[in-house]
Amino acid sequence: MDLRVTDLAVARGGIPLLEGVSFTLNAGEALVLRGPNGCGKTTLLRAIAGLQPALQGQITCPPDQIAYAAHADGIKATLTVAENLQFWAAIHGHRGIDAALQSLNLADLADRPAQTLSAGQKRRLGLARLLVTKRWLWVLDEPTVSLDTASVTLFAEVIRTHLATGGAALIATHIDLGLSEAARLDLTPYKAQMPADLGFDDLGFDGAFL
Ligand SMILES: Nc1ncnc2c1ncn2[C@@H]1O[C@H](COP(=O)(O)OP(=O)(O)OP(=O)(O)O)[C@@H](O)[C@H]1O
Repeated sequence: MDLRVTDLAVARGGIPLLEGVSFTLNAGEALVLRGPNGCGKTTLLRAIAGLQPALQGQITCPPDQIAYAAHADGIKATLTVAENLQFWAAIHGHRGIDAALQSLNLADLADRPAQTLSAGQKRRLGLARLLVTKRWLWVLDEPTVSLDTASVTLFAEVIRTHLATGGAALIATHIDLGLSEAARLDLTPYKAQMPADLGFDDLGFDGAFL
């Protein structure tokens, strides 16, 4: 199994952001996407996860092979931690959440309503969801937001285990996860050229407020 992205171009809000992005991700590999705020990392991940169309290019991995962890945790506030994981496992046709609880250090919080968790605990729950989907490719958008140092290290180990068992991970992050084995792709050189007739000289404005 692999993800092959070929000559991908993406836009958001009608503005072209990235073009000519190509890479391959094989089983057992991680790729970290870098680039300044607003360059289009989230947009690229959304396109790969099948949440929005690409302007052009090919993506080989079907969305049903992908577990996408977005900025929002997608937690159901009134369910407990265990019930949230059971819900997600059932949606993906699986049972058993113990490994996910243990891996993200959530066992002691299993019976707590999710709405009572701290931000970092919620984030760990959102990331534990990845494990119960049993999907091959994890697409992770700033997965470590709200995590303390120990939890970042813990999550890096979770990713490592996923890779060691034939999974793959595509990660947009501004911080160093400590995954020295991961490849890196800086998206800065793939910034889309603005069509001349829009009158922009950058992603900013060209005097529209004057
Ligand atoms: N819903 C939206 N409608 C219109 N434009 C949007 C929308 N969401 C994001 N954008 C714009 O699209 C551009 C790319 O956003 P995106 O979130 O993909 O960047 P990013 O590289 O992930 O940024 P960051 O590092 O800040 O997370 C930005 O200029 C942003 O303002």
